[in-house]
Amino acid sequence: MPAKPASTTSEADAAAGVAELARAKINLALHVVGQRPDGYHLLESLVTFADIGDRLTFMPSDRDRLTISGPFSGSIAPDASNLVARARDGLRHLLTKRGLTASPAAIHLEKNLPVASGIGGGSADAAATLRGLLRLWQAEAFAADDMDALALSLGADVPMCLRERPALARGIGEDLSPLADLPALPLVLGNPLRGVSTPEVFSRLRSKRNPGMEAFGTSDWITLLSRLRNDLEDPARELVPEIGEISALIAAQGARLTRMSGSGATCFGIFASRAEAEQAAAALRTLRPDWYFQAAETVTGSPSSPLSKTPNDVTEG
Ligand SMILES: C[C@](O)(CO)[C@H](O)COP(=O)(O)OP(=O)(O)OC[C@H]1O[C@@H](n2ccc(N)nc2=O)[C@H](O)[C@@H]1O
Ligand SMILES: Nc1ncnc2c1ncn2[C@@H]1O[C@H](COP(=O)(O)OP(=O)(O)OP(=O)(O)O)[C@@H](O)[C@H]1O
Repeated sequence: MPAKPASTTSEADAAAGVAELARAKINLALHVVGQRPDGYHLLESLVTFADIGDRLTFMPSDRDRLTISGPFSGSIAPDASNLVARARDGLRHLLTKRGLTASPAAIHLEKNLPVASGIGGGSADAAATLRGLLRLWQAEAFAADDMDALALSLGADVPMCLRERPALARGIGEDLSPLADLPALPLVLGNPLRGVSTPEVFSRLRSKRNPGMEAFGTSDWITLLSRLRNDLEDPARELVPEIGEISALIAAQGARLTRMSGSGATCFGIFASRAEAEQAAAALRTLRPDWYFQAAETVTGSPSSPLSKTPNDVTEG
């Protein structure tokens, strides 16, 4: 049985295919505050999402297909291990158990984000696949309650990537409190194009029980952020010493604050304006053409902001 009966605009959209932006995730701060018996670490992390990312399209097809293009397509395979395929298969399993149809789909992934770089590319792709296929299969209303559990089964970052809104993440990253007040932050992202293994960075942590985040006001986010940390930065620097250099290069362009995101190696710098961030990224690309530098701006938490209306629902004609 199809997931939605009447002929509607969304049905027409679904037949034509849908598109999703898988936004880069930025850990503005990441405190490791404990460890669960299963080895996963307990975190307190301020996360937000950029207006740049991977792009995915979903079309009805005679059989499942996954194709990949884009600057970083060479770093991942379009096979069953890809988080896009794992998200598709997990969602189909959930829907078919309920007697719903989850017909074959041709998915195309434009891989714009460096892989294994601490900005959650794979997690964002998995989340975008869940959102996109729910729309293609017109099953949003049927699966909403189960999406968080499915997302978490794909990775600790996937529930936050499903929402793509600023949040304080606790637990292993799945316990999310929205941060409606976080403003749009102009950024430069920089990566030395050396992949980092997340488990390896966690395993090099010297202390697994570090101070959490104090209660914070929201008047001056730069001051607040400057008091916070990324506890994974020191262990990541042991693996990729270029992190220090990237951070220093971004700071030298006038960033108000620089830090590493996630398990690295991507570092971000917060700039006063989008124009300054663009200028800095261009200068950095000239200095180090072999590294990745990208200007971006983060989304806001407010549903009435223009950014929150545009993100995920471009429909392809
Ligand atoms: C570092 C962060 O990116 C911060 O947002 C995330 O915590 C990692 O999220 P992710 O890549 O979606 O993580 P998963 O794919 O679930 O886990 C990869 C590996 O990272 C380690 N891991 C991850 C999350 C967490 N809270 N504690 C951990 O120790 C575990 O060794 C795990 O096997
Ligand atoms: N679609 C995908 N995009 C990127 N990586 C993928 C994808 N599918 C599977 N992977 C695998 O997932 C691993 C982590 O890649 P990803 O780019 O998500 O890391 P990350 O940016 O460090 O994530 P995080 O910030 O969540 O730790 C890589 O080793 C990669 O081989």
